[in-house]
Amino acid sequence: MTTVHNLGFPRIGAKRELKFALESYWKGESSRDALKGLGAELRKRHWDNQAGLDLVPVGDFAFYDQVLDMSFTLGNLPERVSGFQGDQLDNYFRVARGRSAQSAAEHRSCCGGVAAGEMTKWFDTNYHYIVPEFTAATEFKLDASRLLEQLAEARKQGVKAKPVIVGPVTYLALGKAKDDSNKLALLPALLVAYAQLLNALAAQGVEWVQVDEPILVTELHADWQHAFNLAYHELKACPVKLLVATYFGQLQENLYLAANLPVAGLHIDAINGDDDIRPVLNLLSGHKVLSLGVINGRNIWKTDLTAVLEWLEPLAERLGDKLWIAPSCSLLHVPVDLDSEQKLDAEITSWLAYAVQKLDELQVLAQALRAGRDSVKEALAANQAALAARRSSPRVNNPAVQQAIAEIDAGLGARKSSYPTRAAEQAALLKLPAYPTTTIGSFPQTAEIRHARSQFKAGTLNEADYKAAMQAEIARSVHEQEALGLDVLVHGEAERNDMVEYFGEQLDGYAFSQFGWVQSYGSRCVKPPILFGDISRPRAMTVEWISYAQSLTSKPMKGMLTGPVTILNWSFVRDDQPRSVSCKQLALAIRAEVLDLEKAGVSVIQIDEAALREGLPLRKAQWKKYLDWAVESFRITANGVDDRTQIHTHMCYSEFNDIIASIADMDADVITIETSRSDMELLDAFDNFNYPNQIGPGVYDIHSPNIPTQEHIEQLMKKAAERIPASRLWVNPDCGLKTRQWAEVLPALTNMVAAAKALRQAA
Ligand SMILES: Nc1nc2c(c(=O)[nH]1)N[C@@H](CNc1ccc(C(=O)N[C@@H](CCC(=O)N[C@@H](CCC(=O)N[C@@H](CCC(=O)O)C(=O)O)C(=O)O)C(=O)O)cc1)CN2
Ligand code: MET
Ligand SMILES: [Zn+2]
Repeated sequence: MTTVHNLGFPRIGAKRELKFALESYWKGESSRDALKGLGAELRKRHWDNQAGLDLVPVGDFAFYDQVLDMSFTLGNLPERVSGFQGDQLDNYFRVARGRSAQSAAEHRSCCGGVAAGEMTKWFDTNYHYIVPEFTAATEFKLDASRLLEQLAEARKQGVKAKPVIVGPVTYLALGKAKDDSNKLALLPALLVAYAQLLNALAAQGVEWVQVDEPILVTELHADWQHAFNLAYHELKACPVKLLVATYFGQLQENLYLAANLPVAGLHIDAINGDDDIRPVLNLLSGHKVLSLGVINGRNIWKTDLTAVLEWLEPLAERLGDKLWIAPSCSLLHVPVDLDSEQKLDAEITSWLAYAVQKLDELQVLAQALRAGRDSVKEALAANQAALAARRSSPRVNNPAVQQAIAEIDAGLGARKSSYPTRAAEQAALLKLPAYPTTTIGSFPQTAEIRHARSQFKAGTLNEADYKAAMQAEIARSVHEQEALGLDVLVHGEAERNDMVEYFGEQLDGYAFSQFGWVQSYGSRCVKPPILFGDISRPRAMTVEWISYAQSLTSKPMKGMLTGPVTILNWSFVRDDQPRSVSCKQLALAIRAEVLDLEKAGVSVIQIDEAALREGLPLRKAQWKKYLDWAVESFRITANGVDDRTQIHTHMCYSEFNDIIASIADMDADVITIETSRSDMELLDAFDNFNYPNQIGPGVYDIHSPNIPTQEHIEQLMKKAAERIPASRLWVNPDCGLKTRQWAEVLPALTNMVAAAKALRQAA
């Protein structure tokens, strides 16, 4: 009989209960016990949601991040927090969020400020984890209490528990050696802690442990492949069965390695890695469990259950009780429950499945495998009907858009003149000083702004009053920027809930949900809009707001747009056409907005491509294809403008070495990037490539509440000028300021502007 299980459940809560509880605790408005109680309540509710599965994940809950949980379990804390005397949970948040010296002083805490742990993307998702830190001196010391407590909790509730942990090789591979030592040297010590952990679980009578090793779907160096063998031969002695879980892609050349690890089972992603299934069947020895991820854990569409059964039934026949089925990956990356939605269009709702519904689908499949398709006849018929309706819906297909895509030619993506000609014309028009200063777009999204928007959406604030409230915020940011003496201003993005969702809400072919929240990091969530049909732009989306902002100042006002690749990568996208086609449709829509802004007299337009790099496939072999259509989409969006219009783009990451040629190919007049934390060393990529256009290397980290000093900013810019000619440098923060407070933003930007003025004088 097929076993049905789940790899992980979203923890934020259907109504983002965890987010609100965390933020209230951090603000000192509620107690630690209240927060812990809410955690227990969420775990209980989520296990209830998974009732009916044969095995339910335990340990997938985290107050901030599952990788950080693993660091605490392994006793691998950064040196800077090791002296902390207070509560363990508070120390956990110190690693996650850092603590400013100022706030430490205000709270009379024993220690000064601590830097937050670095955050980075979890594989190719929009989820961010806290990077484990290693040095040659790192020691591990098991603290299994979190897992053991949650295990006991689950059992009390009658849950058939399967503890979930990040596997040792993935944990090591994702961490960072702070002293450039070889991380792999730590493997033996790490394995001791893992073995203790597995033994502790075994002592509680645990049968199966899920060990997540998604690093197996990436290209692995020989020593890392070797590390896998070493690790699992070492852990073989522990008296628990290990299910090594891989997801997000194909195992390919690592398939032999994965299939031959001395463990009891292997989970593979049968959505993104379906080419692996046939070879794995031949490689996997008969006593091992093969878990297939047959429901997509990365999107919100209903699964074609009949199509899955077509290929799954023969496998079930062949594998018998060695076949397990599950979602492709943890359901962390999808929203919780479709039944929460009250306003989503009924037709579109009928095409969707969130986490709870995906588990229902899994149960239908299991039932069909166990008792035949007839036993779930109605469910299968309803599923077929929904899919057929989606396929033929006139709302999905728009012939005019398809026609426009067919007519795209190379001319569409080319500027009229080359960069030097444009730069001269733009300089004559804009008359900017050396080291021009600007910001990346957003100013603080205050509680008042969010409250006004939530009232507007609820219908308790009318449109005119909402508009007036947002205009007042825009006016406030324009005045602050003028007072600060910035050179190129922004309107501040007050009217935007999110840089992607805002555009999704206004484009045809998109639906947006009320409760489709997905955790991005810690308490921060995003609500990816749902791209379901051909995309078009019924009307201008930003022109009125930008024109209003421009009317308040004689300084240049940057028009602010999100680019097609980023909109695509941060949306739930269609599974019925290639991503590249959806991207080009978005490109044409945003291009029209660019041209409307230009027509309205906006002479600087920024097109954010914050997610261009993270869209890179996990395997390098597929990079070129992606970069080709991504860059073409950007060019189509940006390059229809006149030579005098200055195009900016922004990317909030810094590792450009691999993709610098594509970045140059985008041909933006100015690119602003994140560099402050790397001490400008990441500009080397631009330097080595002789990147020809202008660059604004970020001079301060917006993730931190710390205020950068003028001196530090000057120093960074001097380092930048060693790499890029000063005449092509801008001065700006690393990214937008929406998560900061005005009290932090004003002194930081004051110092930034002062630094730019000092640099001009010195020049
Ligand atoms: N899509 C996307 N992906 C991204 C980023 C990004 O900006 N967008 N940035 C990086 C990740 N960084 C992030 C930084 C901040 C937030 C963030 O602040 N998210 C907000 C939600 C933003 C939002 O949609 N806000 C809405 C809803 C606000 C809200 O929660 N309102 C309350 C009501 C408040 C009230 O009445 O007072 C409610 O609905 O209950 C709005 O402004 O309209 C949050 O979690 O709090 C998310 C990701 C990478 N990936
Ligand atoms: N314009 C956007 C902002 O400032 C760019 C953010 S990139 C995540 O918020
Ligand atoms: Zn950014």
